[in-house]
Amino acid sequence: MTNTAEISKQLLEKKIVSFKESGHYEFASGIHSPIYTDLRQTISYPALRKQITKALAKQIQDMYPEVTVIAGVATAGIPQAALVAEEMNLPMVYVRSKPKDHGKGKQIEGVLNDDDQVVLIDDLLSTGGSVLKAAQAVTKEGYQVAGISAIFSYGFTDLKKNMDEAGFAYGTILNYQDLLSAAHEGNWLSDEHLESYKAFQSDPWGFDR
Ligand SMILES: O=P(O)(O)OC[C@H]1O[C@H](OP(=O)(O)OP(=O)(O)O)[C@H](O)[C@@H]1O
Ligand SMILES: O=C(O)c1cc(=O)[nH]c(=O)[nH]1
Repeated sequence: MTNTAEISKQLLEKKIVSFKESGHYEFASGIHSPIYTDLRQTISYPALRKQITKALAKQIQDMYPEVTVIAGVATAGIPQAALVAEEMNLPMVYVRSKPKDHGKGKQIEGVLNDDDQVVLIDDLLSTGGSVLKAAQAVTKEGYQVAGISAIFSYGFTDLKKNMDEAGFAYGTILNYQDLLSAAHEGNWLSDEHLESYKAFQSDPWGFDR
């Protein structure tokens, strides 16, 4: 089994990925979804988080060899970024969703230098709205973004469109297709349900129940 197939299996076994047979989960973007991937839970499993950290570090080395700083996107991206920064022996910062309204009023916490090449890490990309806000906060302060890395994405058309428009490179270690296949093979999803979860990817805004 490949490392990423093993990670998908673990996410299913540990119910980090959950399927809702009635009603929906609400995403940050407002999308109603029959599936929720709670990658915040991965930090509670040392062996799993190590596999994820190594896969993210490899992706970053392959895609963005110029990286000098790892940036976590608040909040779920922060522990993932800390683990990767430690693994790659790189400095780390994190980006708040908005500037702090007291203290020093900062949105980016930690130290950035003029010639830094920042790689942003979020746990998950849906529409990309959260990570793009963070990436734009970095560029607005005059720093370079080398790219974006995350554990998982649903592969929505909106994500590609939003990233292409903003001009940032991005990658994930797991994709929705592979996750659904693993769920189907492991009997977490029946044939009948598999089709509706595939349809959700093609038209996420159209899903409602
Ligand atoms: O690509 P998007 O459409 O923006 O959705 C993905 C974002 O949503 C989740 O964060 P959430 O807003 O739930 O906050 P948290 O990180 O503080 O848990 C997740 O951690 C991503 O940051
Ligand atoms: O889009 C989101 O808000 C979202 C989806 C998901 O599956 N998991 C998560 O943490 N956030």
